[in-house]
Amino acid sequence: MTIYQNLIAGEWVGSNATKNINPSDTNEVVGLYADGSADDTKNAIAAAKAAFPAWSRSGIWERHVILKKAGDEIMARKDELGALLAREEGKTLPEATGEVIRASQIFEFFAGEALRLAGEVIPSVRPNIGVEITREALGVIGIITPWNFPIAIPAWKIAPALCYGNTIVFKPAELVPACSWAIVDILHRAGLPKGVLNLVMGKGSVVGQAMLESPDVHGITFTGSTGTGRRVAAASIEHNRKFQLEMGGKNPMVVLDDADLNVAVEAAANSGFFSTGQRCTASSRLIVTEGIHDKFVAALTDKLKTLVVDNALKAGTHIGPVVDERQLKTDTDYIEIGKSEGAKLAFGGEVISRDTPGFYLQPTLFTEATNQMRISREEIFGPVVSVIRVKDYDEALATANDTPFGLSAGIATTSLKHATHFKRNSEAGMVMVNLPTAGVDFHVPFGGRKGSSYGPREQGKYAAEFYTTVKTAYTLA
Ligand SMILES: NC(=O)C1=CN([C@@H]2O[C@H](COP(=O)(O)OP(=O)(O)OC[C@H]3O[C@@H](n4cnc5c(N)ncnc54)[C@H](OP(=O)(O)O)[C@@H]3O)[C@@H](O)[C@H]2O)C=CC1
Ligand SMILES: O=C(O)CCC(=O)C(=O)O
Repeated sequence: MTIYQNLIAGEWVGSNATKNINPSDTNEVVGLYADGSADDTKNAIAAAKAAFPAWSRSGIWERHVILKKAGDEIMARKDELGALLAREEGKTLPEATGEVIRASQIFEFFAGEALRLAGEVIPSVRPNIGVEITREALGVIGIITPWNFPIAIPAWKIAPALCYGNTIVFKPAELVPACSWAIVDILHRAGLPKGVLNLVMGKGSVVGQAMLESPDVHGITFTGSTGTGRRVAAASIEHNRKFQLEMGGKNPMVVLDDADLNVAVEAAANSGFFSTGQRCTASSRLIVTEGIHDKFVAALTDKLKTLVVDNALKAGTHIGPVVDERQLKTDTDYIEIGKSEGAKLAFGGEVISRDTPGFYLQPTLFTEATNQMRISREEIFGPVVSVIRVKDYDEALATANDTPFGLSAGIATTSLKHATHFKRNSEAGMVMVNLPTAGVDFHVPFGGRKGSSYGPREQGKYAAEFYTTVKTAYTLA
């Protein structure tokens, strides 16, 4: 089998490899991907540092053309890359193809942003002095990505980093290197100069750690667990480095008595169970007022009975497998915790087998949960959702906000008053009304509050805040 190698200083290198296994069919090896070392990482950082002066001063048209070419090729290969993504991560084919399209759109968006770079010229408070405010590239950006969005998250970190003139050392999650390799290959062939984008696949404890320890990495953008996020933060403070963290969520979805039942059930099923619940924006707390509670639980349970859990590549599959054995164990451990805490298992809860050996778990719904239970407080990151019964809107809002996290939050209601109040008072970075808590646009800010996020927002034009540093220049006329 060919080894898909790391890209360091414009050369494909590496002979040690790890197997990329398909979670829908563990007999299938998706490919062999390089297992980078700390030395590879140091070489990649040195290459990115050397490439920075020229790339940060490169013309915006060159950046536009490369980003546009990448976006076009990703879109042209959406079916092939969608299948690759579904094979390595376990999202269903339609979900995976949708994610590839999203990655293409992100490259298109930042191709456009490259042509819209601008500063400000304003008068000084002193006579005969002009003031210019410009944004400059930060330097070498370390990109560390998780396994749950193998192409969209790399895209939304790589595209702005390049757009604003930074160079990159990119470490994808070891579980899903294939889509990352594919977009790096596409950008390399699109004409990026040597060393501007370096790919070091390998273990977080080796490659990621070497990035954290380097004084030559000027910014780190990270998506993943809270624990690793804290390590990124501590190491970055040590090096006086800018950092941006997107971590977990325990996103609430409030369902009020006046909700349209169909809208509420569709939004809850999508939020909690699609993409196998493996989204940081997934809703795992359904906070439901008394008047609609029983009807809602019955209708959601009926909906869950119709959802097909199977091989991600099979037509008709609604929920693919859990990403790997370790995450499956986390999910089933939490199911046991939920039972022992006294929540009622209303649906699912079983690991199931299918024609191909994979990590298949039934969508699992707990009812009679309280907001103090561990299943309601800790991120599970699987298709496991609890319903919390509340008296009225005020209690629903208080329960929704009673969490260490603050990424997204949703409400299902036909009341303009409650929708408006919830938008204003929800302690989350993203609020959805009559929509799933997950599945966001690619051109607007993404991020949260409290334990979910740290640093400037990702995506859209707000991305400039992280990937650039502001300079104020004064000139005597
Ligand atoms: N907010 C989100 O979008 C996500 C949240 N999670 C949460 O995290 C839990 C665990 O997932 P997991 O994949 O283990 O998350 P991690 O935080 O371990 O992984 C995220 C990324 O960080 C890397 N990493 C791991 N250790 C280090 C380190 N010491 N220094 C630098 N980088 C490192 C990983 O490498 P590698 O894995 O390749 O070794 C991966 O690329 C999930 O169950 C879920 O709760 C997970 C994914 C996404
Ligand atoms: O909900 C989305 O569209 C994005 C979710 C996400 O970025 C994540 O789970 O890490």
